[in-house]
Amino acid sequence: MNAASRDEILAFGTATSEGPATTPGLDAWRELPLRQAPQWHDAEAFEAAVAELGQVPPLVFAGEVDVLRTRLADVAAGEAFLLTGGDCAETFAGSTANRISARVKTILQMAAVLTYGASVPVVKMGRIAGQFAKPRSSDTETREGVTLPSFRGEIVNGYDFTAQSRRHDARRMVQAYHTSASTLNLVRAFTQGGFADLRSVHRWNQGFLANPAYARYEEIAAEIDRAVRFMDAAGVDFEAMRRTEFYSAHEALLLDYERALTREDSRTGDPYATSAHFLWIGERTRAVDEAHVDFLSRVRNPIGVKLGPTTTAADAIALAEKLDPQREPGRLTFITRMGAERIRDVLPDLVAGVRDAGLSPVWVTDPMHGNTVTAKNGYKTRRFEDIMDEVTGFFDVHRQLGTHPGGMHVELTGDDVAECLGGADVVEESAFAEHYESLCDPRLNHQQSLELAFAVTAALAHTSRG
Ligand SMILES: O=C[C@H](O)[C@H](O)COP(=O)(O)O
Ligand SMILES: C=C(OP(=O)(O)O)C(=O)O
Ligand SMILES: [Mn+2]
Repeated sequence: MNAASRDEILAFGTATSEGPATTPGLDAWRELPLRQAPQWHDAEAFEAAVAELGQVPPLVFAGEVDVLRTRLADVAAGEAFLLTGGDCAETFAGSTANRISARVKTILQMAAVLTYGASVPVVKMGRIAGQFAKPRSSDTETREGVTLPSFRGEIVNGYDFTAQSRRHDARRMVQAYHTSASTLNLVRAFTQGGFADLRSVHRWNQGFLANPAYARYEEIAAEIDRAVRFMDAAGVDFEAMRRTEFYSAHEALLLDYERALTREDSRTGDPYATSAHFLWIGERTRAVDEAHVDFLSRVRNPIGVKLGPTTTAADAIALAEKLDPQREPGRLTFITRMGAERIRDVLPDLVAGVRDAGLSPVWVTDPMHGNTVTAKNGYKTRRFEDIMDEVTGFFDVHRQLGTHPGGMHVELTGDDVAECLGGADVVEESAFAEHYESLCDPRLNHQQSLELAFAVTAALAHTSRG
């Protein structure tokens, strides 16, 4: 899309209804099976929280959401790559300036590597500013004979293992909104205020050059610098490079929260979820005739659906019919999370079936969620080599079918944690006790994230050059 049409969309897409959207059908989900729902313990507090969220300003604007849809249409058409990264579960205490900036920097570095190395535009998106709700395999957790409700993300309950903290407290939804607002404010400042300027590529490298991933990054950064100096000398106007588009995304698990933050666009009257630009439906809540799919079918945002290894082509086609009946370019993203062991067996039929039905969704790989294992010392972890292997499988399958491997969705942090095993600067189980910080799934640390970006760049460059 050219700059003028982006500005045109944004100029007209900045006002939304004051209260929650009243479009008919937005509450149909309430009559349908609803999985993974909290059991709020205080009905009055729940009503008050929902009423408050119904009146707060939107976090994102309809126009921005529409621009993202056009960006994703480019991805679906094979002309861009979508990079999504961030925490499995954000936390209130972890939403500090330093930590947010480290995560954003990591995504910007990965994007710079991809853009430069594969000569492909990268749509940048964070699991950020709203990724607070977690689906769980079990409703309860038992420690030393004591059983309590599972931790479901800080928008629902606390991580501390006490009855008080594990109670489902609806007031947390309001706190999640405010934390999302301050996080997004910082992300916008970073990405619009000059910090994301490609002329700052060196400044994003916060690590030690001794690590191979950092050293390689420095090499790329030096090349980008040289290219930028050349263009500067040749008189190119760099104003556009000072800013970058950066989109927010989270799993739309908590429908009470999403419904309360739905607003009508002043231009068209269409309902938009204003909690984030992009929302996805998780593997555990993607049944086509259930609540989550119904609600998300009724908002205009681009929607993702996680697809695990049991998904058939018929399942995916039914989801597409419900979520994207108009077959609108950029509306629908399928995020496959098959596991390294299975991806080469199950992905080909799925992708071929969807392609043969005439559909062109964005195809994204999530190489994290099918590769979770329990380490010998009990921590939930993932092996870096399995993550790499699933990514390679994803590219291989799409290359064989002639479809576009459109993006990657990973759990990462900008910090030097030890949660996933392996990588060039090998992380071992013994580091978990001191350096495992995630409250839910294990994330790639900063170095592992860069290493992955280099591997994907090589695969993408190979794919785009045929
Ligand atoms: O991203 C989240 C996890 O994969 C999901 O919450 C399931 O985790 P669990 O099996 O530990 O409940
Ligand atoms: C829960 C998640 O994924 P999935 O729905 O694929 O299991 C997640 O992305 O954190
Ligand atoms: Mn996760």
